[in-house]
Formats: sequence, C-alpha cells, structure tokens
Amino acid sequence: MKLVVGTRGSNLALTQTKQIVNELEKKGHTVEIKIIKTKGDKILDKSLDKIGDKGLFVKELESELLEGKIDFAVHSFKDMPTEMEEDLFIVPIPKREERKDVLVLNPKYSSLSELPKGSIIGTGSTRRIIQLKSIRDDLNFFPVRGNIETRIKKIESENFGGIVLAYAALKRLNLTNKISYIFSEEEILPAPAQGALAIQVRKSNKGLIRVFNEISDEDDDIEVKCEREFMRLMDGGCHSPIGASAKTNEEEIELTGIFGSENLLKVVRKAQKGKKQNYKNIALILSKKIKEELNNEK
Ligand SMILES: NCc1[nH]cc(CCC(=O)O)c1CC(=O)O
Repeated sequence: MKLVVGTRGSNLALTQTKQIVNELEKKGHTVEIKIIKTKGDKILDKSLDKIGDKGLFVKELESELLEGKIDFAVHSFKDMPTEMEEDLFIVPIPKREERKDVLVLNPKYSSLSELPKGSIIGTGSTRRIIQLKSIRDDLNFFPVRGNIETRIKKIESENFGGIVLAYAALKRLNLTNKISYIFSEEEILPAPAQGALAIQVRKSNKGLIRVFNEISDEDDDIEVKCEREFMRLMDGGCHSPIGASAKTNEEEIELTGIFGSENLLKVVRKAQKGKKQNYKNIALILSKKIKEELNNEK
C-alpha cells in the first residue's frame, strides 16, 4: 500500500514514527511522513497538568485523519485521552518499549541520595511528584516542558538537581548515557501505557487495520488495554496523579495502580490479579478498591 502517516515533529515523535514506517516497509508498503504541529507543541510555557486540555498532542492529527489527509497517525500512547472520535480506532499495539521512569541528574551529582536537601527536581507530573516524595520528602519540584533534548539542557541552565523522564524516550533517542538511575516500579509506578505507541486509523480502513494486526504484540496489547481501562474508570480529571502497570504471565494478568487525591495528600497503591481475558473486570475491581480506600481515609 501507498500510505501517508501523520506525526508530531519532535525527534522523539519522528523516531517513533520511523520505527513503524520501517516495519511497514519491510512488508513492502511505502510510507510518506507528514509532520503536523499540535497545540501541545505550540504552548511551551505552561505545565501540562495546568493546561488541563485532554488530547493536547493529538487533536490536529485526528482532524487530518478524519479528513483523509493522512492514513494513520503515530502517537505516544500515554498522551491519548480515554475518549476518542467515533470514526477512529487504535490498532492493537506493536511491541512495547521499556515502561519505567528514569532519573537524569545534574552532572554535579552522581546519585539521588547525594542531592543536597531541598534540591529541585524538574517535573510537572503529579504522578512522579507524589512517588518521589515518598522516596525523599525534602525535595522540591518545578515543572519542565519542551522536548526531551530541551528538558535535559534545562537541568544545568535551571540548576535542577535532576529531572525524571520516561526510559522509553531516552532509549528511542539513543540518550541512555544520560541516565543516572532507573526507578523500579515499586519506587515509581509508570503512567498508564507509558512506552507504548498508539497507531490511530479510520475505523473504516479495514485493509490497513489488517496490516497493523500483523505487527502487533498480543500480551503488550492486553497490558496496555488493562491499564487504560483502569485510567478510564478512575477518571480523576487531569490534576489527579495516576499510575498503572499490568503484567501478563501465561494465562494471568496482574494490574498495579496508584492514585492520589487532587491535593496530593492521599495516595493509594494496590494490585489485582486475574485471568487475562477478564482484564476489564480486573481494572474495575482495582478501581473500586482504590476509590474505597481513598474515601475511607477522608
Ligand atoms: N508527557 C510527554 C511524553 N509523552 C510520552 C513520553 C515518553 C514516551 C512514552 O511514554 O512512550 C513523554 C516524555 C516523558 O514522559 O518523559
């Protein structure tokens, strides 16, 4: 097939898109890349948690998709809102990249424990903040925006102790040499779908959906669907911190979730296990358990 893909223009977005294009070319398709600017690329002076607009990095791509100007769009899955245009569809995901978060320290320091008391960590993510606080309660936080390369430059220019980024982003950009520490999922539970790519098509484009089914990974797809279902059910609003990570093992899946109240004072983390095919119900049970505990503590 001759296809046109829409993508944001950051190095990360382009690298992600080129990876998919590569897979398609191996199967004999030709793909033209079209770069599209989104609102999230234009507003750079505000923290994402503060702009409050869902789908900040996706809307313009979705419009071009609906108008038939592109055949598919590649997004970071974690940037996708849970609700989507009726006529669009996200195909089962290809193999997911590493989902954990990493610390990139100011070169003045060599470990998290070495950071002076009160050091500033550059991150606007409330999910990362609540979890970092339980590792070091003296740290301060300051939002940092912009593409990955810009954020890394800001560590020294803004005199941060360090910043927290997605491992997947640094791997894709060949910047793993910048990593000072990889957080375990016990320390920082990742965002739902972190490290996964969302390939969005028109629902009516059955031929293209079939092509993408050939490069999908079944277990990774179920894990991400489970995490996203949990996120949808928690529906915290964009200020509430939420993390989720599901792991499949033969017939089973275990979903771990973390949720914090909007004022960041209460945090609940729990897990739920069950059969893979019941992933939606597992997300439902976990969301109920966590909501119950959040209400109990009020
Ligand atoms: N919030 C922006 C964003 N959206 C996706 C990624 C990383 C790539 C991924 O999760 O697939 C990032 C950067 C980050 O969190 O460090």
